[in-house]
Amino acid sequence: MTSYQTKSGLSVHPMLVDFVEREALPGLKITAEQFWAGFAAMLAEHVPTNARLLAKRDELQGQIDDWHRRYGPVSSNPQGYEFFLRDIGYLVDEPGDFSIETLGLDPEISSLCGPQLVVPVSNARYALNAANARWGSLYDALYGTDVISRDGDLAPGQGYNAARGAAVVARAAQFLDEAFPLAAGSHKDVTGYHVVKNGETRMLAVDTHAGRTGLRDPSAFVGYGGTEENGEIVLRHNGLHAILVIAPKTPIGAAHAAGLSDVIVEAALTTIQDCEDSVAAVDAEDKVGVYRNWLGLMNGSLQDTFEKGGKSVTRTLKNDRSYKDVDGQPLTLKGRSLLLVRNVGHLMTTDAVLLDGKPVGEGLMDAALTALCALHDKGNNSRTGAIYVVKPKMHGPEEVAFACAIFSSVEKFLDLAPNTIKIGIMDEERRTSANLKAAIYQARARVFFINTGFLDRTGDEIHTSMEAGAVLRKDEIKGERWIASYEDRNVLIGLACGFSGKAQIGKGMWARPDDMAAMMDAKIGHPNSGANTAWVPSPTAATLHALHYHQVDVFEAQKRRHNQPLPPLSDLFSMPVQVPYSLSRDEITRELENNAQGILGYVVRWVQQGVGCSKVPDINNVGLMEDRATCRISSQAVANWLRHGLVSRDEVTSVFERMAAVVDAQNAGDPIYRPMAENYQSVAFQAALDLALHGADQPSGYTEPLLHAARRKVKAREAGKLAQ
Ligand SMILES: CC(=O)SCCNC(=O)CCNC(=O)[C@H](O)C(C)(C)COP(=O)(O)OP(=O)(O)OC[C@H]1O[C@@H](n2cnc3c(N)ncnc32)[C@H](O)[C@@H]1OP(=O)(O)O
Ligand SMILES: O=CC(=O)O
Ligand SMILES: [Mg+2]
Repeated sequence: MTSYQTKSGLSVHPMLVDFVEREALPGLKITAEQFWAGFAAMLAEHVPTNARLLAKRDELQGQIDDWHRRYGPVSSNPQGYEFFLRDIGYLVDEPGDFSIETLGLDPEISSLCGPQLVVPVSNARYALNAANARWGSLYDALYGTDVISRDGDLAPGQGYNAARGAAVVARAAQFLDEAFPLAAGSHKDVTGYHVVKNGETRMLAVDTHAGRTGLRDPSAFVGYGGTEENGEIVLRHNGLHAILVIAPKTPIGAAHAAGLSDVIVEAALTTIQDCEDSVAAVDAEDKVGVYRNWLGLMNGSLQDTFEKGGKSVTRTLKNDRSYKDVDGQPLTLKGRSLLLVRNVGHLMTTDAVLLDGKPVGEGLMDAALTALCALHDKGNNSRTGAIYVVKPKMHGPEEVAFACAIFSSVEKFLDLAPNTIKIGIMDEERRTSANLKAAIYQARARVFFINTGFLDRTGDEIHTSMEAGAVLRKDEIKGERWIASYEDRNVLIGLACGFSGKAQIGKGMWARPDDMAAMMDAKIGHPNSGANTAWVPSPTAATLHALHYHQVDVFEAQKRRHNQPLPPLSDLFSMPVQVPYSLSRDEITRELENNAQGILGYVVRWVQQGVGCSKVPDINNVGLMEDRATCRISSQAVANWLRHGLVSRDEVTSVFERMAAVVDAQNAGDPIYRPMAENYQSVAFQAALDLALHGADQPSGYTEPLLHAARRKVKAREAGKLAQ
């Protein structure tokens, strides 16, 4: 039994008390009494509203289910459906035209465009790596991925492959030619880069076989470091920097006529340190682990020591980069990505804190604790003193208003100016997409982004229309009109609400972390569509995706889109369902196997090891980033087919049993993995199966309730064993 401590009438888990009083509060002007009193008052104010909003979700879902049972799919009566949604209050009246009013945003949010990295904050090694991913080696990113072909002579092999290296250098030169063209000739023919005096100022002189030249746009040269002839040359294009590293004595530099040993590009401008979809945090102990890492990122103390390549490595946060500008004056470039923190949504509760003996909203605790930790940022993260909270899975404007009300309360008891806490509105539930303008209006004084592309959005789409009919296979859903409409509406509404030059319009995750060539083909579509940023799964992906923001001037793209017509709501509600369904038995089984494999592969690591985001091979052996959102899609898809009789419970169970053996084989190299095929009663296997069999009954189709319960069971057993 946990011996909770009483704090201002709350029962607080001792681990959380210790963390707050011994780690988070020291160094701040806030006393423990002040904090607990403010936190208790905030909970008392908001817990009832939280419960009311969740009840409203269920009520609306029940009404939508009834409508479908009565009338079938939306296509049977699109106008009637929209009328019905308005009637039940799912669709609300739109406000008149307005512009967002958010003040005090950092340039990485308002005026710079580039990749947004996401990382589970619970993993210190990755979280630090992500914070440091502001800068990435283009040579490494190209050499290590399939952006450079791995065929024939270019295959990476054991040691350094000089042919592959040459292809990397050529591809980097191509990037330089596109972003920083020379007045004459090509970067591939350069024999020397020289910083030369030009009166009182300096310029970049470039020697090629054909003679001396310079940059076509000389102002793209903005600084230099090291010695003038052997060091770093800083260039800037579309607001993003790239650094030429001239180091002729290194093996790579020695092979280049100009000694160019790398091109370092400004990559992850912003990083979301995630407490949500990619994290498994189910109790006070886990939550404190998450908050402790976030605190360490905010006060700069986080470090992690681990084994890599047979060596012990200690990773810390990088410092700013120091250079001289063209006038010889100091030029400082931020060394780290601007860090944002994703809180959990409004659904889950936590027993880390009890109010009147009952667990409180986990999102309420996240708001208070992540803001408290962020008070330790002394300008190293946000230069403007802003705290950036990304808020997921909100259903419509009233839930956005609720998040803002929570943040107001936190600001009051932490003595922060109103609207210090900015909100990123994730457009990942259908009720938000359908009421986006009204949702933004509720947050107009603190919104710093809206974004799309979410896997959760597809999960919600399936769940909302669960009674409408059988859905398409999950990859087919992506090609449908409702998704295009969701994407377009988000950008166009954002532009109409004045986001351009003020706040981010973002796009979603690239979920195939090893397929970088395909990402390079696909993700240029994001800046082209007018998005300032888009999510990437790794620092390498950030480095590569950064090139797209050199190729596309996002603000120009936004101008082009500004007055385009908004796709109608009927498009947004046009998700097709098929009655009767036209797939063959084999196709159905294969899709079921694919979903089962993804669910099992993800869930087993979540439940057994507390890993919230994993790379899991799909049925074609392509490594997919799996997190709670992808798991939501897969489980809702199976639940939907079960509901409509395409598959039976027995079939689902036997496919899950079969795929358990496949997943076990995939994890054979993991010494702490416990096979599922040996024990179908294991907590992990049962949790995975439950997600499918009981998916239709889960709140909004979320995976959290079942995952949390299963992980807690495993933790309790492990604690029991240790205690014996
Ligand atoms: C639907 C949504 O909610 S999307 C948002 C949630 N998803 C995410 O946050 C995805 C984050 N990405 C990840 O967690 C990982 O990239 C995974 C799980 C997809 C793949 O992880 P792994 O299999 O360990 O990747 P892989 O072995 O290829 O690479 C590991 C290396 O890359 C680094 N790395 C990988 N992803 C990240 C990341 N997101 N941030 C920082 N570093 C990362 C690791 O630090 C490690 O390098 P190191 O040895 O120097 O520490
Ligand atoms: O949170 C991200 C998603 O894709 O869902
Ligand atoms: Mg999500």
